[in-house]
Amino acid sequence: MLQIAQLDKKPEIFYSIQGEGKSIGKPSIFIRLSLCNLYCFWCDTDYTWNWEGTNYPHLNDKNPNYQKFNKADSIIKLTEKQIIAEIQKYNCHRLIFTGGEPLVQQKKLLSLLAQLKKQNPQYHIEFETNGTIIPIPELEALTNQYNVSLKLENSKVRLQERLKPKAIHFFAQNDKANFKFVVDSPKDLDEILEIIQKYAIFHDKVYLMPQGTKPAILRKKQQWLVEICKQYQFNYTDRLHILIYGDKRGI
Ligand SMILES: Nc1nc2[nH]cc(C(=O)O)c2c(=O)[nH]1
Ligand code: SF4
Ligand SMILES: [Mg+2]
Repeated sequence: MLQIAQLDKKPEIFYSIQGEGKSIGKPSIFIRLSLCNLYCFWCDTDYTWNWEGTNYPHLNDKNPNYQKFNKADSIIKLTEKQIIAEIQKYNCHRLIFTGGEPLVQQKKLLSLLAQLKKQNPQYHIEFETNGTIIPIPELEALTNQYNVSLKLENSKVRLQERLKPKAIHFFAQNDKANFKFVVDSPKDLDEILEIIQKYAIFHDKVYLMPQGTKPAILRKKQQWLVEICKQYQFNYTDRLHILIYGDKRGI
């Protein structure tokens, strides 16, 4: 059984376009797994980890209507067979496993991925990961792309938890990995430069993305972020699904 994020009593498995990063614009099926090993301040999928009774601060705490999530109500447990049936509703070969942090459940994902690839070797399997967990060899063999989003100080996650040197080395040396940084303000640049120098990550593998869940905020941050990308030859990535569909789930 895999723990999938629950949206209106249904699993959050949906067909959209990849809204961020290297594969932006490509039609893709998203499988949103619940659970995360971090607790980013601005996380836009906090319904996968910010459970009632925990004391992690969140950007939305200032909103009087914001409440932490009931864990049981936020998760739906599905068998591999049920997940395959959801995926097969759509005529698409690009699968994006996201979360939360999907590698928290990597052992349980193995047999699902193996069955999918056996049914159709054309499936392209992408992970959206925070880069703190090293994929096990069996999972690595079934994966086509890692979109690694290392967390910066702006996440308010403790340094020792968000940057795991062995895991970063694994992804830095893996040709299937690219690096997507969530940038909140221009001062985040120093940290990004320090990380990519330390782990010898080429600039053309780096994507800088504005932090925000509202089109107006993204547009404002675009202005200076694009100039930083031009200056350092990083890739700029927007959050296309938000610009197209707005701040919603399942898009
Ligand atoms: N369309 C779309 N693209 C995405 N790329 C990464 C996403 C994520 O939440 O991990 C995401 C998402 O939630 N929707
Ligand atoms: S790692 Fe991703 S899912 Fe986990 S708290 Fe941070 S932004 Fe949210
Ligand atoms: Mg998202």
